Amino acid sequence: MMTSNPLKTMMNNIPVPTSQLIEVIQVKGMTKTFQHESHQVTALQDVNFTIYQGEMVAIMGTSGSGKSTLLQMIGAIDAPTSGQILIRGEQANIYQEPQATLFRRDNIGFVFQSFELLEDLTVADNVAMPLILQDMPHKEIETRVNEVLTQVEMLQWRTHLPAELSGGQQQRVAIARALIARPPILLADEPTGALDFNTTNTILALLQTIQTKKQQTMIIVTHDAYVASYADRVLFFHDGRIVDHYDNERNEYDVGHILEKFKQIARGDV
Ligand SMILES: Nc1ncnc2c1ncn2[C@@H]1O[C@H](COP(=O)(O)OP(=O)(O)OP(=O)(O)O)[C@@H](O)[C@H]1O
Repeated sequence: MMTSNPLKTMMNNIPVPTSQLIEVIQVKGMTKTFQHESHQVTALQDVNFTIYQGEMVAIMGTSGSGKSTLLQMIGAIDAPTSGQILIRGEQANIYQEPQATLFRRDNIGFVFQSFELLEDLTVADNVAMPLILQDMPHKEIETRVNEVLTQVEMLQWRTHLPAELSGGQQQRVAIARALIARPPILLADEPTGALDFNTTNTILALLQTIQTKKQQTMIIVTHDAYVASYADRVLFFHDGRIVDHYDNERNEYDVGHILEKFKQIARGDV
């Protein structure tokens, strides 16, 4: 699957000058080490990249290459050992609670492989939760919930419980919850990992629609070359470093190219 780069098509297929691109995520010289009992593990080492508004970027890498650690740093759940992450120009990872929670709420929506819906709450209440925690007026919450459930085509399920939904429907609800506070960044960790091929396609199509219609910036961590082929850019990680990248602007690629590169990296040919 070949996708068009929003940086190319943002303005009626006229390439947007680099000076007009908005830097949403800047990762500069980021290193993260963990202290194990007897030794130190370097989970990320001198990682540098910039992601622009409206881009969908896939992060691929073998197990233990640092993908989850990267999402935790960008999601301001944990702080790098050295280096910087700027979110819309503002330094992330410098806040203690409760400011850290507010920073996450204002900037990041999370989507997980296992959906992570609250099973005792209806679809509407699950989606509303981030706004309830913000003390937003009830009427406004209802309007926003209806709007975002319409966007993910789940409005008619608003009074149902998660257990009454299929996996794909649960992930749609989780995407709605991630977007309801209108965060500039959506972080998705293996969002289709629990879904079959057809449902994977519908979820990827939904993410792509959101990306294009809303200029939503998103990062998708995945092991799946097919999922990565939807992205405008693929960053390949190995042993905590970016060892290669595919970029529609630089080299056209498809699922076969991504799979081949991933296999090379897994074999250690980097
Ligand atoms: N909280 C932690 N404490 C200690 N070591 C950690 C911690 N989190 C990650 N690591 C280590 O950092 C390295 C990178 O782990 P990470 O979970 O980021 O990899 P990953 O690419 O997400 O792997 P997977 O695809 O298996 O989820 C691993 O060696 C891991 O053991």
